[in-house]
Amino acid sequence: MLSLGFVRTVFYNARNLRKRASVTCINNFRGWECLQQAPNYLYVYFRKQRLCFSSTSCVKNMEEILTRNVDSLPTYEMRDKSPPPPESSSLEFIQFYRSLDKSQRPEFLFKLSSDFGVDHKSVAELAANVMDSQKRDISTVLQAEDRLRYCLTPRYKVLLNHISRVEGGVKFLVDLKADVIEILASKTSDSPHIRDLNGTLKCMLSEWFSVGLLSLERVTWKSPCELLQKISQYEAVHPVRNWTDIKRRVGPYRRCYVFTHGAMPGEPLVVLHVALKEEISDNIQTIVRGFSPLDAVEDINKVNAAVFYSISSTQPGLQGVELGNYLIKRVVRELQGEFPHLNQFSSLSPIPGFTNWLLGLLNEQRKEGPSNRILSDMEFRDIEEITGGRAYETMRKLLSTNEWVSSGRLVKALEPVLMRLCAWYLYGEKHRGYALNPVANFHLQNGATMWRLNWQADTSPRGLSASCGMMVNYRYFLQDTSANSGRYLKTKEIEASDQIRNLVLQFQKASKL
Ligand SMILES: CC(=O)SCCNC(=O)CCNC(=O)[C@H](O)C(C)(C)COP(=O)(O)OP(=O)(O)OC[C@H]1O[C@@H](n2cnc3c(N)ncnc32)[C@H](O)[C@@H]1OP(=O)(O)O
Repeated sequence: MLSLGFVRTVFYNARNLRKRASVTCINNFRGWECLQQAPNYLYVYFRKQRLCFSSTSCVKNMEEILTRNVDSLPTYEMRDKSPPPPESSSLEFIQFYRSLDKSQRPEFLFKLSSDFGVDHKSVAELAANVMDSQKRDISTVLQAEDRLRYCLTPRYKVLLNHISRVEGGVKFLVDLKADVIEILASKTSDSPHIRDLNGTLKCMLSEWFSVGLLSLERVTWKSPCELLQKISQYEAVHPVRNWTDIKRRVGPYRRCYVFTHGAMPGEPLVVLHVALKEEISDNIQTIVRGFSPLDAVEDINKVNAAVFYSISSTQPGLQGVELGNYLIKRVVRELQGEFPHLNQFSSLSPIPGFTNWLLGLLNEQRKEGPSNRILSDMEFRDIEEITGGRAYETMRKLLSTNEWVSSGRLVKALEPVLMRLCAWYLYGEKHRGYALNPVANFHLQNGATMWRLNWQADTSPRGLSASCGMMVNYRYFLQDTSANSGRYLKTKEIEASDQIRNLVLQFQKASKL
């Protein structure tokens, strides 16, 4: 708890705060007039600026730890010859960081990244040397460029490299990256130094977790119990209810694959669940509820399609390393080896966010009055006649409670409406020009085709609440994925089937978009 004296010091000295030894201003934020207090921290909003303070002892500790453990960047001449710091430095850094309260970590990472990063003065001098060297011979130019390249190495990167070599060090860095992602996503800090730290960590982790260094493992009922337990815990798409559930998901006509890494033994990094079917599934209940006897022998003639029905990354710190994409491509090759005739590969994917997006649209209708962006005149009348209420009001209420599925007439009346709205949500709604829906964006980045929208594909409460029960197949036409991915990433063009395009056209006609 901070003493009243500390609070008084802060308030009455806010103006010349930086000169005061008694408190340390950590970060400036834009914010409203209010006072927040976290353990060891005081957030003061001063002239629309939020100043975050911590008691000096904590800050002193951080500075001592950083000064003692973050070695200076070796000179260019000694870059390959300088002895590594003692392992104790890495262990002390890891231990100190883990001892920090979550609310203290932004400050620590801010200090690490801003005070122990790149020596900007030297960079400027060496950049001038590179410019001067342009008139000289090529070896002089290359030498000057190499010196500059080396000088752009943040000082803390030397420590991070050494940490990666101690036991558990890579896992520590993956978790550190997760903290940095969270700090940036939650806007706890908008420091450019922390963004730079994020980029440095992403480069390091992308190298260490490149597909050549990952091991593909098929999970079966004979796999270690701990691994099966982790698979169940990490399942982020269709929650595993019990051991019987997970036994079915690794049983006949099912495959479960994970990527693992030698530096994080026993830790599945990303998990892919596959159903082997006669044709591409349009319903998830037939996969997670339907199953063969556990001792059934697989009939190869019944395996014509591989349906990816769940893919989950387990390490938030590896976000952006694209493990899911690598795993799907690797599993396709694995299945082609096991079933040479197999040529249909598709996901059966959830559509998180559609229902909420639609409810937002209905709210707009309520405020701006029906501009018929949603219902045709006939649909409007049908819904009012079936429900006995005002169409948009009733739709909003019934969709937010999932009650609409209990009326067969309403389900029939809403099918064309919801199917075309959902097709538009997936194909037309964008975020920075890419698909708004993150799952769509993931598969489209991988080069999949938005292939089929499925009505009543997930009738669980979860499926109804997320996307009014609809699911979508992203089809992997192997010969097209590379070109599709390149086009999507470069021109943001979505590869879609005729079914999807026709539904989008129907939406555009109905909404006069
Ligand atoms: C069969 C299926 O389609 S299941 C549905 C997909 N799985 C899920 O939604 C579970 C939660 N999500 C995850 O586990 C991961 O985000 C994955 C597996 C989808 C992707 O992880 P990675 O392969 O590591 O990819 P990466 O982190 O680089 O993200 C790639 C894209 O995935 C999408 N994505 C990222 N985070 C999420 C998330 N939490 N949920 C869904 N999609 C996400 C984004 O579109 C992202 O693109 P962006 O980085 O340009 O925003």
